[in-house]
Amino acid sequence: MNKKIGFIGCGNMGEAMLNGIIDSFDNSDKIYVFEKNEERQNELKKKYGVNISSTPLELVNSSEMILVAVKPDIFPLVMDDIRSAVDDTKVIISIAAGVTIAAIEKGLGDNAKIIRTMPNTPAFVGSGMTSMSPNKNVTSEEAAIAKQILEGFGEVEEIPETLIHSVIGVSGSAPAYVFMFIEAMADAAVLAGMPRNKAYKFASQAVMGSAKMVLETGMHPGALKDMVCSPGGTTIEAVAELEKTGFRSSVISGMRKCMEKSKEMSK
Ligand SMILES: NC(=O)C1=CN([C@@H]2O[C@H](COP(=O)(O)OP(=O)(O)OC[C@H]3O[C@@H](n4cnc5c(N)ncnc54)[C@H](OP(=O)(O)O)[C@@H]3O)[C@@H](O)[C@H]2O)C=CC1
Ligand SMILES: O=C(O)[C@@H]1CCC=N1
Repeated sequence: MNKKIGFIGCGNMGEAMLNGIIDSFDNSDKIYVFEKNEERQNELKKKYGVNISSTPLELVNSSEMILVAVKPDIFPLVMDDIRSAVDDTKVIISIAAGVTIAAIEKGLGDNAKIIRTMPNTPAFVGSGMTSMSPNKNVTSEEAAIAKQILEGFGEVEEIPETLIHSVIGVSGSAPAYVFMFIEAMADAAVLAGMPRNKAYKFASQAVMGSAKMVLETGMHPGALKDMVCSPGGTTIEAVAELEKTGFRSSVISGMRKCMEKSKEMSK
């Protein structure tokens, strides 16, 4: 990758992407970071060897592809800061929930090249899932370069912007519920006497292996579930109890709340 990439804001999600991306670069000289907090900037410089920009404007002047990874309420302030430096040589990649392409075009101008994305924190270990939706000004070459950058930390799918709420529910926010599931499984194993560190390993490997089976076999998750349920065995006992306590409807209700919030934030 020979493009210069800038990160405006590098908190939980920004660092997950930076950590995932850093190996796909020949050297960290091509990566620029602007963070509000000086201590945080120094920490990132020390940890990743990236360049530190002193203002968002300076960062945009130094970079070609700019990832904006600040919270949605800070996004308008950042747009005010960088507007004068955004021209047709810059591509702005937003990861902010609830900030629409239309809102960014309004903030940066109708000609701005914008890609709205939704990554997730497993980017930190190179196993992210990211959606991307370019606006009308982004060329297919620029979209391909952006995709290559995002693939530095996992899988990428181009989607129409209208699907962003589903993406937030099913992958952007999803690691939180998967971590809760792992935590609950480990608690149950501890309850039955397993040491906690072992319980996290067994639970996490079971989740990872199951996900891999769905992805690699292409089989329906229900059919894979059936393969685990020996007649009259242990698994069907757990499945019956989980159905009784509304496991699936609980997941669907939780995700519905998540997607409703995403829609509300987009207004
Ligand atoms: N966390 C996640 O799993 C995901 C988050 N996102 C999106 O990513 C964005 C960031 O979220 P997240 O990483 O969780 O939040 P964080 O608060 O962890 O990160 C935001 C960072 O931006 C810094 N910051 C604040 N103001 C500015 C500014 N004016 N210029 C530069 N940096 C600034 C913050 O510093 P300080 O803390 O000092 O204010 C912080 O370090 C959000 O828009 C969110 O919707 C998208 C997908 C997944
Ligand atoms: O909780 C949030 O709003 C962000 C967006 C997706 C994941 N975290």
